[in-house]
Amino acid sequence: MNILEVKNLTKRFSGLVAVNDLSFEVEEHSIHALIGPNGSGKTTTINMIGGVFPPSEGQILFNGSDITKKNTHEIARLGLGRTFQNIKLFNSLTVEENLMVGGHMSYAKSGIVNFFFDFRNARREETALREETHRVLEFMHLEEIAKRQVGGLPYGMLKMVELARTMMTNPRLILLDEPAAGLNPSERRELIDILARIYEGGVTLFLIEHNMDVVMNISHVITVINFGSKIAEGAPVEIQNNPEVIRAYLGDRYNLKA
Ligand SMILES: Nc1ncnc2c1ncn2[C@@H]1O[C@H](COP(=O)(O)OP(=O)(O)OP(=O)(O)O)[C@@H](O)[C@H]1O
Repeated sequence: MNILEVKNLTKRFSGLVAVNDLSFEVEEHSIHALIGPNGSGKTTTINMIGGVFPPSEGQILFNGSDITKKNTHEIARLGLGRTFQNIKLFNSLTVEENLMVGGHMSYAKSGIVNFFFDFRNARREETALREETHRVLEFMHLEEIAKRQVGGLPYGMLKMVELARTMMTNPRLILLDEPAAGLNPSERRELIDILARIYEGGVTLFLIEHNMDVVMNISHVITVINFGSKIAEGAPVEIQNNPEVIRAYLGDRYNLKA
């Protein structure tokens, strides 16, 4: 079953066609990468899927429902999580508090009015939120820094905290925008390990990534775009040997026949 279907997506910014009639499907419980040269339309594509802005043309289905015109909050509530190229965390809050804010959307259903009129219900939700926060902190190996203020943390850790916060919304699909960018080799290994564990937990992952070691290591399917259009799609070994992909993006480094 496809958890995500992107159909004939086009995005124009004034005169520029950033994404051009792009179609692809993401199978449920897979790791799917979108790669391509700088400026080829990857971020624009992920922004349309996540509801940052609507496409000029085309349709996006998530779990069979049309999400083409939904905003970021509506899409997140349906179970589509997201991390950003520029990390978006609350610097003055601790790691634990950032996760609780992230989870608040899916857990605190009683709202502020009910909080006063149905204190017991609000207490139950608060307890569930705390339990989930601890479960995610443990899963992501972040318990040791739970009480640290986010503002003082190194970049690699911030990326892990951002991913943990996304996990708090209990997503079925996570869109990852360059998860390995700025990480050192040991942080990259840790990232590969954590993404594999998230996938094994039943979550589908869709990532944009320039680090080909990461992409080739974890992806089941890779879609390649150039100038906003799809030029290839397949398993890593097929992509590494595709002459058009080598010419447009990979160069010879990843050509197994080279
Ligand atoms: N808000 C915008 N207004 C105008 N042009 C834009 C806007 N966002 C992106 N573009 C243009 O659309 C094209 C695709 O950009 P996009 O950021 O999607 O590419 P990308 O593949 O993500 O690149 P990179 O790998 O460098 O992040 C580029 O030519 C870019 O300059």
